[in-house]
Amino acid sequence: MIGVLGAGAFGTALAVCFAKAGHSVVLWGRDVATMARAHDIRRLPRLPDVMLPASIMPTADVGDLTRCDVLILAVPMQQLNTLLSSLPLHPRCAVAACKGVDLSTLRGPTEVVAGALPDSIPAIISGPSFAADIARGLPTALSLGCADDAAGQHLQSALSTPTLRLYRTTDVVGVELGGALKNVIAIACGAAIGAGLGESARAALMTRGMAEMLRLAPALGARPETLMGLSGLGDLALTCASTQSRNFALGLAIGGNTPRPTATTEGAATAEAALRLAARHGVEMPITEVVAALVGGQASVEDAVRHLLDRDLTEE
Ligand SMILES: NC(=O)C1=CN([C@@H]2O[C@H](COP(=O)(O)OP(=O)(O)OC[C@H]3O[C@@H](n4cnc5c(N)ncnc54)[C@H](O)[C@@H]3O)[C@@H](O)[C@H]2O)C=CC1
Ligand SMILES: O=C(CO)COP(=O)(O)O
Repeated sequence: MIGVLGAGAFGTALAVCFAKAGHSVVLWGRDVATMARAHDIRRLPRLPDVMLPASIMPTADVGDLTRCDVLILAVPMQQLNTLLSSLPLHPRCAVAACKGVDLSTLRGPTEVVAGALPDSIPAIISGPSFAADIARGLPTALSLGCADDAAGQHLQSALSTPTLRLYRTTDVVGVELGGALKNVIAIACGAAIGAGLGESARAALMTRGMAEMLRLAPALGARPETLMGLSGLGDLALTCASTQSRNFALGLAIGGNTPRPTATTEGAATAEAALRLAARHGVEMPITEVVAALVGGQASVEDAVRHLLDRDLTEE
C-alpha cells in the first residue's frame, strides 16, 4: 500500500495516478475538515476537477499511514523537516516529491528525510510534471534517485505506472538539485517575459541558468549528466516556458509589476539557499543572485538586467 503525505496539488495527483494503476493509496492531509469532505465528495480543493478513485483513502489521521511501506512526501520543502519530525512514521521507503533546499539547514529533501526518519530508505522523484497532467493520466517521465540501488529498483517498478515512467539513478544529489534549481531559473524567465524583455532573453537565461546548475550541483557531488536529464534540463524546459508553472508565474508578476501570486513557489527560498551553498563552495551564480534580490524586493528588473549585462565578458 502506498501512502502520500500532503494533499495539495502534487500529492493528490500522484495518489490519483497510483490509484488508477491499481494501487491502494492512503492520502494524508493535515486539515481534518478538508479530508473528511474529500472522503464524501471524492475531490480535493487544489485539484477540484479531479475525481478521487475509490481506492484512495483520504485521511487526516496519521495512524492510517502506518500500514504503508512506501511513503511519498509531497509537502512544500520548507515544511518537510518540521512535519516529519512531528509525526510517528517508520515507512520502509520514504520518497520525497518536493523540489527545493531547506533554508535553515541547506539540506536537500533526502538528507532531511534521513535525519527525521533514520530507519527508512530515502529516495526522491523529480522531473517535468505538472500535477494536473499527472492526474489526467497524460504521459510523464521522472527521475527516481535512490542511493541504495536495490531499493531504487524496487521503487522504480512499484511506482511506475502505464502513464508515469520512472528512470532510476543513484545520483540523489543530482536529481534533487535539478528539481530545486530549475525553479529559480523559472522565476528569472518569468520576470524577463513579464517585463517584455523577449524570448531571446528567456533562452539566454535558460542556457546560462543551466550553466549555473552545472557549476553548483557537481560541487555538491552530483554527476553533470544527471542535470542534463529529466530532473534538470527536462524540468527547466517545462517550467521556464509555461504559465502553468507557479515559479514562472511569480516571475511574470515581478517583471510585470502585478500582484504576486500566493501559491507555493519553491524557487523563492531555494534562490537564497543556493546562494549560501554557492558561497560555501566558491561557485558563481549571477542569475540566482538577481532572482534572490528580485524576490526579496532589493532590486528592480532594470537593476537585474544591468547587473547581468555589465559583468566581465568571458568564455562560454
Ligand atoms: N504542483 C505541481 O505541479 C508539482 C509540485 N511539485 C512539488 O511538490 C511539492 C508540494 O507542492 P504542491 O502540492 O504543488 O503544493 P500545494 O501548495 O498545492 O500543496 C501543499 C500541501 O502541503 C500542505 N502543507 C503545507 N505545510 C504543511 C505542514 N507543515 N504540514 C502538513 N501539510 C502541509 C498544504 O496544506 C497543502 O495541502 C513542492 O515541493 C513542489 O515543488 C513537484 C512537481 C509538480
Ligand atoms: O515542478 C513543476 C513541474 O515539473 C511545477 O512547477 P511549479 O512549482 O513552478 O508550478
